[in-house]
Amino acid sequence: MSPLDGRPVVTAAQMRAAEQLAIERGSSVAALMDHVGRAVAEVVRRIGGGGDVLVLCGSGNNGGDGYVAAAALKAAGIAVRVAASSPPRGEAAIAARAGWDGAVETLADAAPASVLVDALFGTGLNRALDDAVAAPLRRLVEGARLSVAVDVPSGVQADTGEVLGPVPAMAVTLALGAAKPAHLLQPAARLCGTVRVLDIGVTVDSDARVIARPTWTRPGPDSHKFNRGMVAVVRGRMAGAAHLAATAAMHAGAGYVVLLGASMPEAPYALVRKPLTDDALDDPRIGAVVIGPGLGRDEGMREPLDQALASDRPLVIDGDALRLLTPERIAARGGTTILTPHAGEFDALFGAGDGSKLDRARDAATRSGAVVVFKGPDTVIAAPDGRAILAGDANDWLSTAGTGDVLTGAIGAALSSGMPALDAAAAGVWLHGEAARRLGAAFIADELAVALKHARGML
Ligand SMILES: NC(=O)C1=CN([C@@H]2O[C@H](COP(=O)(O)OP(=O)(O)OC[C@H]3O[C@@H](n4cnc5c(N)ncnc54)[C@H](OP(=O)(O)O)[C@@H]3O)[C@@H](O)[C@H]2O)[C@@H](O)CC1
Ligand SMILES: [K+]
Repeated sequence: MSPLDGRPVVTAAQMRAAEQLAIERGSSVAALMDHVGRAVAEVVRRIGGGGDVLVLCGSGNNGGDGYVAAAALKAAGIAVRVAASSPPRGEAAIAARAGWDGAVETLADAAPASVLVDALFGTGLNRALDDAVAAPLRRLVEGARLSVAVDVPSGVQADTGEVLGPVPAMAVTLALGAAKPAHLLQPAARLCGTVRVLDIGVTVDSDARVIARPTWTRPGPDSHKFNRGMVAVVRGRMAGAAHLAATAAMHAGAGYVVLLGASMPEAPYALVRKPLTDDALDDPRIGAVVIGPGLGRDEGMREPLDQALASDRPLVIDGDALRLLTPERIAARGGTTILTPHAGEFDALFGAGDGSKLDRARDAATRSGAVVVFKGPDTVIAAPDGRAILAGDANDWLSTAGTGDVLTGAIGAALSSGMPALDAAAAGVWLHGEAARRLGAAFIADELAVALKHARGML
């Protein structure tokens, strides 16, 4: 059982393909199910505190895992009961059911136990839970001291993170073999509780991963202000937003931050202020140009945006600037570009779509040729080559003005340090999330920008 950080994220189809490969190499569905069920039982035994257990089993292989787990718990001396939504159907699940020598209660009649194991539906869920399942599931989860979902909470669509019906929140979810998008994407992720990956003896790989603590070198004896990273932030109509991004870049560890479009010195004096002259972005030491926070959407702001797009410097584009662009225009730019849209900006730029957030972010990255940070309560970072990084579990208190500007600045700092664009975007998202986690509640964006330094200090 291990934390999600850095682990592959796979769809149901990818998981089935990995399972198939394991079978071709000599394993079988029954063997995998046996492995899974025993591993689930071991975790439940460890975290269940010796309490009695009720295992809910569905008709598919998720239910099969449940029967094996129940038998293993019973063999370990735990008081365990089983209730099923309907009889098992597949060969392996039928065999697993046969391995359970106790009674099988109906969901409607089952009494709660102190530990509930939800093995009703996993990656095979194909429609919303009906009332005959949803109502007892809720009752039994509410009546339990601890609820543990096998693979995903039943009612959650594993690939998209959609929640099909009124699904109760679980305390723990044991992701089998690898994380699925639903463990990171909202609204499903919120229902998973603590997610841990359970090794099931199947090798999985994916071009999508869970965000992990970044590798971001500390200054050394050879460091100076320019080689630590120089960030140029373009100021627009709302000076405060660009100021927040610049402050964030400084506290994320950039060596030199210049605010372009301002000339009067004012605190903080470490922030260099210069006018946005025609050659302001020509300085080859600039490692990242940040444009968009508080830029303004009026025609007058097209000029600085054109200047930024025309420069060959790596670019981070956020906020208002995203409203003045098209994916084709960004793709035509060529050089390194990172876009940081929230849902509204994303829809305006790429169009509203009905795919999963992961699919939409990937599609946007392909179309724009940019790394796309599709931010929100869950954040998907996608690169044009198909790689993706998912970050879930954001602090809800981030939903306040200016925190997006802080993220843009943090990404700018990472990019200016010379990291590849996807890594820089992930490093900024990680730093931002960690700073928010440390601040707790009711913080403001100014504090978040400063708190980046504490998160940076951990690296
Ligand atoms: N991959 C691996 O390596 C391994 C995977 N394993 C496990 O297999 C799981 C996937 O198993 P799975 O494909 O059998 O699907 P699963 O989620 O059990 O449900 C499908 C059944 O439910 C039904 N059904 C669907 N929705 C419904 C609804 N709303 N309400 C009512 N019924 C509904 C549907 O039947 P239908 O009615 O559509 O004919 C079908 O019978 C995976 O999550 C993991 O736990 C391990 O055992 C071994 C290693
Ligand atoms: K489940």
